[in-house]
Amino acid sequence: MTVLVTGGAGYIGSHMVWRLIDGGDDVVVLDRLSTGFRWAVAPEAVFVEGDVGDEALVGRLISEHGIDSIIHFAGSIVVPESVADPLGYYLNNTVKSRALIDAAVKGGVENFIFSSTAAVYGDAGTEPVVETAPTFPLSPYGRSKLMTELMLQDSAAAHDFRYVALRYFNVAGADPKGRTGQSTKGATHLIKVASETALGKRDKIEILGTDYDTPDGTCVRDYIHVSDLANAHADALSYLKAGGTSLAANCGYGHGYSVREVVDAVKRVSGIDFTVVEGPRRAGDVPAVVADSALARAKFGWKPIHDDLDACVSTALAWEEALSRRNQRD
Ligand SMILES: NC(=O)c1ccc[n+]([C@@H]2O[C@H](COP(=O)([O-])OP(=O)(O)OC[C@H]3O[C@@H](n4cnc5c(N)ncnc54)[C@H](O)[C@@H]3O)[C@@H](O)[C@H]2O)c1
Ligand SMILES: O=c1ccn([C@@H]2O[C@H](COP(=O)(O)OP(=O)(O)O[C@H]3O[C@H](CO)[C@@H](O)[C@H](O)[C@H]3O)[C@@H](O)[C@H]2O)c(=O)[nH]1
Repeated sequence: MTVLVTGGAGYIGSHMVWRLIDGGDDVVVLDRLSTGFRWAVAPEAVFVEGDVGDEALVGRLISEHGIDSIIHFAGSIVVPESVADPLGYYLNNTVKSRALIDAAVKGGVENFIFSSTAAVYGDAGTEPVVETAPTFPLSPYGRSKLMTELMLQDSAAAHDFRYVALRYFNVAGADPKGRTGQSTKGATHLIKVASETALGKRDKIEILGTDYDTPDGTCVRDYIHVSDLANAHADALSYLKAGGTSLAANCGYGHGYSVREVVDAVKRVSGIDFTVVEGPRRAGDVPAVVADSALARAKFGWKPIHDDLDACVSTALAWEEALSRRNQRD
């Protein structure tokens, strides 16, 4: 049987494809290459360029490749962009996920893993948040993902179909073997932006908001290494295949770092004292959100092995250097 990975040419999806290939699975990637890269897809995977909203295409892939599981990463991911373009986010993240779930149900795909987000909680504070906490997303991005969770819940109740929605906290770092990393053009993610600044690709980094009600006035997030996140998907897939029931589970480490702490970590690990300026708050940002991940550990035996901010930053910097070499070659 084969796993369909949507968004497999993107940052997290490309790590997942390697994780599946390393585990001996057959993989088909569906990606429209809006923010992903064809070269980021492991050569062992079948690559199909197309849109997850194309139900006929997905239906064909399911039957032609004998797909029994879908891991759905494809989507639009930038919180402030979702504030500026809410309908674009509801289309790509909610409407097209509906089409994909429909194709999965009609095609008899039983296992579905969805990239959800800590953004579904809204401002949860600096104490670890559990999955049963109220969901009050503060951005269209968070709402677009929460709506997809609700569609999955209703579809699982009505059909022979089970899902795990993994609520990722802030994903960072790169494959320790250097095979892939975050390559997004014009990235807005903190560790990526700070790594680019350390390597001189930007002349400064701006801290977006210093007047939050947090210990040092900057936002607090729980940064999870992308390889631990890929392992969580593999564990969740084994859980579903063993008959596990549908659920939503947090993926994070349970420690929050402020923006200032992250910037300091990038300076420490790179050994470069780059320029940092302070600016206003960014639209859609929540002050703090940190994961309680006891459920993922208990339900699918997830055991993170990269829980170390400096190690996360170090792989992000190594990938940034590899990207510079690639760009010089191309
Ligand atoms: N990066 C994070 O910190 C983070 C945190 C929480 C959740 N997520 C979720 O994880 C998923 C992957 O995020 P990422 O960081 O790898 O982003 P990314 O932009 O690198 O990857 C997304 C991929 O999906 C593809 N894509 C987008 N819309 C598509 C469509 N309609 N049809 C086919 N392909 C499409 C893009 O080309 C890209 O390759 C997203 O759903 C995102 O919301 C990410
Ligand atoms: O140049 C920068 C970039 C970011 N930040 C701040 O750093 C924090 C983290 O921002 P970012 O790395 O952009 O992540 P989030 O906005 O928290 O969102 C990420 O993490 C969410 C889960 O928490 C996911 O759902 C989203 O897809 C993903 O983009 C925020 O306070 C930003 O304001 C800065 O101060 N300067």
